[in-house]
Formats: sequence, C-alpha cells, structure tokens
Amino acid sequence: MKITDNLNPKQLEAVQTLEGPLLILAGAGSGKTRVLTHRIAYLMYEKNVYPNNILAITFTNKAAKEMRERLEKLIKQSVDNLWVSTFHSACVRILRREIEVLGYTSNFVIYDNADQQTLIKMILKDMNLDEKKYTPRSIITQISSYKNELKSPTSAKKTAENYYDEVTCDIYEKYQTRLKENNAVDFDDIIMLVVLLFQKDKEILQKYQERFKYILVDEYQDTNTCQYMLIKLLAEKHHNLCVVGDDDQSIYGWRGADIRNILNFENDYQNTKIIKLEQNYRSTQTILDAANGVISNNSDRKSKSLWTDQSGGDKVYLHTAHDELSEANFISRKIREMSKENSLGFNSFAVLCRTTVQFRAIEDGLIRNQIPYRIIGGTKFYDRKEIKDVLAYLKILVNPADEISLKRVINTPKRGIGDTTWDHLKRHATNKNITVFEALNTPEEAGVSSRATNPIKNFKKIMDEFIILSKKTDITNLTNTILADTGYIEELEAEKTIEAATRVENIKEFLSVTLDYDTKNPGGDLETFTAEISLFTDIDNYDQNEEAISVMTIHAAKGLEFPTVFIAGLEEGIFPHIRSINSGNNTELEEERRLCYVAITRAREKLFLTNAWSRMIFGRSTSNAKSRFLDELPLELIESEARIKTKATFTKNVETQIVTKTCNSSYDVGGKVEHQKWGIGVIVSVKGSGEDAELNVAFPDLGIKKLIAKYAPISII
Ligand SMILES: Nc1ncnc2c1ncn2[C@@H]1O[C@H](COP(=O)(O)OP(=O)(O)OP(=O)(O)O)[C@@H](O)[C@H]1O
Ligand SMILES: [Mg+2]
Repeated sequence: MKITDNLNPKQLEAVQTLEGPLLILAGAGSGKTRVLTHRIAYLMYEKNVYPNNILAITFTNKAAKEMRERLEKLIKQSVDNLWVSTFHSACVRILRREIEVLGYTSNFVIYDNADQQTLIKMILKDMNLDEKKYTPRSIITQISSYKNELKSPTSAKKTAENYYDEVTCDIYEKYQTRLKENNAVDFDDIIMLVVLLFQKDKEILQKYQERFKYILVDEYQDTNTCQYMLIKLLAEKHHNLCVVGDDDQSIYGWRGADIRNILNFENDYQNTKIIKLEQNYRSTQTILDAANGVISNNSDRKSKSLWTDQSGGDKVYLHTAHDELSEANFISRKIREMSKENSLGFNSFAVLCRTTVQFRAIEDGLIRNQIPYRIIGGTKFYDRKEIKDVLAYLKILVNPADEISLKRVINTPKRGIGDTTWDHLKRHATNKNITVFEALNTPEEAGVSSRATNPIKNFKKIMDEFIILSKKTDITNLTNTILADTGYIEELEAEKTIEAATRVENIKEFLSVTLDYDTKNPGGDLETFTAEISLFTDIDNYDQNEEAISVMTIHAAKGLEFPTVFIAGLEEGIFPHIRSINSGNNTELEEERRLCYVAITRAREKLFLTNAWSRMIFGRSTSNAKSRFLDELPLELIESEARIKTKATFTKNVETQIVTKTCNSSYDVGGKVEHQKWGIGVIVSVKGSGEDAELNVAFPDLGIKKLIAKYAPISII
C-alpha cells in the first residue's frame, strides 16, 4: 500500500504540494489532520527528507502522540528524530538548549497556575496592595494576555488606560523579575521567551530556521499572536509552511487566539497556495446539515461547502428534561440502552458540556446507572495537593533557586518552620543576594528563632542528600526515599482519615507514573521528567481505547470524533454562556456559535441534544429558556419526544423514590459488598443509614474507599 492511497484528489494535492506556503482551509471532518500526517510520511518516505528537518505542531499532546503513532503505522518505522509536538513542548525543548542567552539557566522550572497565584500574592504583599482589589486571578489573566500579545511590562504600560492597568503593569514587571530570580517560567513565557530569544539572537534563529525546512501546523485558527510570530520567524527562510485550520472552529478567542491569523494567511505569506477540502468523511448528512444550520448564522466567515456521501442518517434527537438530574438520567439510560441494543462499547459515547459546572450532575447520573465514565477537564490529578507537594520536592532538586516550591514544602510535613521564620530567611537571602535555599545553611545569621534553627539545618541536610541521590538513582526510588525520609507518608498515615488515605493512594498512583517513566526512559533525568509533568493536561491522559464514556468540555473535544455525541445544557445562559450574552457584542456570541459547531461535528452517526426546565447552578435553582442554537437547527432534522411535562406533574421526589426503592438495603460494619469495578470489599465504617449511608469500604488492592451507598455501583453480598 502506498502512502498516497486512500486520499481524495484534493487531499492528495495537499500532501504533494511541499514547497512554499500552503493553507488548507476546510470544514470539520474533512481530513485536515489526516493530510498533515500523510504529508509528513510523504516527505520522509517519498522525498527522503530527514525527520529532523520537519516540525509538526499539534494542539494537544494527545494529538501529537496520535499523529506519531499513525505515522509509524504508515511508514512502518519509528520516528524518533521527528518533532511532533505542541507549541509548548517544542518551545520547552528549545529553551532547555538556549535559554542561557536570556539570563536563565537550563534547569529552569515551569510554574503552573497555583504557583503563579502564590507568586502574585507574595508580590501584592510586598507592594502593600489589597488582594480583594487586585485579585490574583484577574492579574494573572491580564499578564497572560499581555504575554500572548508579546507585550513587555514597559510596552503594556504605554497602552494602560487607567490607574488599575498601570498597577497591573507594575505587578507584571515585578512578577517577571521574580520568575527570573527563581529561574522559573510560566506557561505563556514558554512560547514568548522563544520569540524573544529568536529576536535577540539571529544566529540561534538561523540554526532553527535551517533545521526546520518543513513546518506543519494543525488547528492554525487557534494560534495567538505569540504563536503566530514564532511560526513566522521559523518559516522566514524556507517558506515551506503548511497550516491547516477551519475559521469556523476558532474557539480560543478568550485565550488570545486570533482568527485573523488564518484569515490573513495569504496576505502574510506571498505566493500562498490555498486548498479547500470539501468532502466530510466523519459525519452523516443530517449531522452536517445541523452543524451548517447553526454556523450559517455567523456573519464573519469564509464560505465553505461540505458534503458527505453518507446521505441521510438518524435525526438529531432533542430531549427536554425536568432538571439537571433527569437530564443526566436520560443521557445515562440512553447510553445503557444503546450500548446493549447495538452492542457498542462505552467508548463510542461522549457527553459534551459547555462548562465543567455541569459535570457533577452528569457524573451522578452515570454512577447511578452504573456506566463507566471518565471526566476530562475536571480537577486534574496533578493539581491535587499531595501530588503538588511531591512534585515541589522534585522541582527543588532540579532547581534549588525555586522559591515557590521551597516555600510549599519547607514545612510540609510539619517541621516547626513557620511563616515568620520563612520571612526571616527570605529577607536574609535578599540582603545577601543568595537564594533562600542557600540561606538555609546559616539560619543563625538570618535571625530566626533558636527553636527553628535545628529543623532548618536538618531539612537542608536531607535536601542536600536528595540532590546527591537524584544524580545516582531513578525517579521512583528517589521519590520513595523522599516520601520516607521526610516523613511525608508517615504524617498522612498517622492522620487516619479517609482523606489522608486517599492522598496516600494518589501518591501511589504518582509512583506508577514515575515507574512508567523510569521504565520507558532508562537513565532519564529528573529535569525532563518534571518538565513533562508540568506540561501534562488531562486530555493527554485520555486513552481512547479504555472502555468508558467520555465526559468533557467542548474545548477539550476539539479534533476528536465519536460515533454518538450528547450535548448537554442547551439553554440560554449555559450555552451560549451567560458571559457572551451579557457582553452585548456579537464577537463573543459568534465564538459560542463556533463552539456549538465544533460540538455537533464531533458526532459521526448519532447526535443527542438536551436541555432542562430548571437547573441548580451554584446552589441556586434557575429556569433558563432553551438555547437559541436549538432554534437555528433546521426543524426537519429534529426528532423529539412529545413529553411536555410541567413542573407540577413531575417532581424531583418521584425520581429519588424510584432510585431508593431499587436499592433498599442496610449496610453493616464487617459486611461485604461487591463493587462493579473494584470487586469485593469489606465495610469498615458506616455513617448515616439506608441509601444515604456513607461507607468506608476496604478493597484488597486499593485500600479504603469512601462511597455513598446511593450512588456507588455496589451490591451487598
Ligand atoms: N480520504 C479519506 N478516506 C477515508 N477516510 C478519511 C479520508 N479523509 C479523512 N478520513 C477520515 O475522516 C475522519 C476525519 O478526519 P480528520 O480528523 O483528519 O478531519 P479534520 O479535518 O482534521 O477534522 P477537525 O476539523 O474536526 O479537526 C477521520 O476518521 C479520518 O480518518
Ligand atoms: Mg483535525
């Protein structure tokens, strides 16, 4: 089989047009990503281009992994030297090699949102500013958009419109200084610094321009100014730049993505060739018509026509539920029913939500109906306290100047090193122009209380030992040693609470991550490991083959496809989001509509849309009108139940009764239950009674799990 088999003529043309700028502008499911993959294979296999002369940028790490796998299948060899990665991963690699030019050292660490918050709070305190007025979150958002627009603190200040903006710019300036002092970068820095580096050092730029003779970018419609600039700089020499995208799927405007980057591509790059792909291979005609019905209401778009040879198809099913719980029940029952009837695996289904707030109710419904599911985009594993603690220890070993991580763990577990002591150490370090970590050597000089002197010395001693150990052993062993020698695990175990037990479990899960890394990267270094973890997002953990349905935000579903898709919460205020309605301008509403287009076009065969008469949001019951997007769907495509039930005839209690009746049991300490996934466990404690009981159940391999009888998929045995 040839690489060019299974491509239509337009796709083939796109794969074979290798020289000069190429824009592939095409609707959802037309094979844009597929073209990119084939293009790389074609370059390597047919044109003998070295893999290290190719740079392919994808939107998520998962997409990168998938592209790499598909490529290896196509060309039947491994592609180690090929850079297929996200903007962030590619830039981290460049920074590791070159960042010294900018005055950082190559062992820099990456700060996530929580680290940023800590740092901003420290700065606000130093500047005597009120956290309520200058909320760290909004300051971080503002700084992020300055960076995405490539604005330095000084240039941002020039455009400041009021006093608040000016202060924000001052904070921004201090923030950058502090980051550098800590030898740390934030997510936006990662790309911005590479652009600054290229602008500053032409020799380095030339090196990369020379290297990346062929550049490919997926989802180009969602690039921001900074990413745009990066690509422009890199492609300046060879001009062999192929970007693919769909202006109708630009959904990251709120994060600085600029739809003009794709719309103006042909003006930015001379002699651009444009190829439009018009055949959709993903969805049925009905689904495409539904998507087009919605998106045609946007004014600012390039015209496109999409067709499919999968004519007809099931109608789009609309279900109006009483409230968010019955909405979730409908979805769950429907999934159960369909998976049974058509013997479909659970991974054929996805439930898409506009916001994560909707997740909880959906989860409850799925648990009640015993459907295995995965939440994508909820609380991230790596955001949990205990995981962040362990990571902080590891980050210090890589970069002892990392003050944020040091502050995080210096008194975790408790060692009697409090905030006042920290302040002393920090002041001393600043006066002496040394890092706080170095200041730990001489606590007496820092003026800390005599009680804190010994704990500080002990802490420093043990950390120094870990640094030595980190050079000699693998990450799993190192982490285990840290957990044991610092007493971290001991402190958690001594707590004897469910929460602490869960934390221990999460840490065990983390050790499986390190073990996996150690196995795959023998001799791998801690620096790369911590950087990789920092770039992890939940979508990257998602394995399409695991038998579970996916619950995710529409943003996270970008680029993916599923046989059956449910879009929940089609109500004014939910989708379109209340913010876009209140904004009073069309730009935000049009972005919501594009989001709806993205959601609909994830479906291959079946599409279900749901809304609810009333909904609890943030503890308040609201009644929302149905979404305007539902009115935009061509009526003849929709099928809906004739179930116009009013609130009076359908109450929440009815459903609750049904649920309780079906599982009318009593739970006793010492008794056994069988959990659908975890197997047989012994009840170790019961709080409350009947179906409201909260149980702690010990499972042989998992330890103790906290379960709510009503929701957990368990039965008494
Ligand atoms: N020529 C083809 N023959 C068979 N299947 C194809 C062809 N082109 C694309 N496909 C299939 O169509 C589906 C959509 O392709 P792909 O994901 O590349 O589209 P896309 O344009 O990148 O979509 P999106 O805009 O959602 O990112 C995939 O399952 C892909 O394998
Ligand atoms: Mg794609």
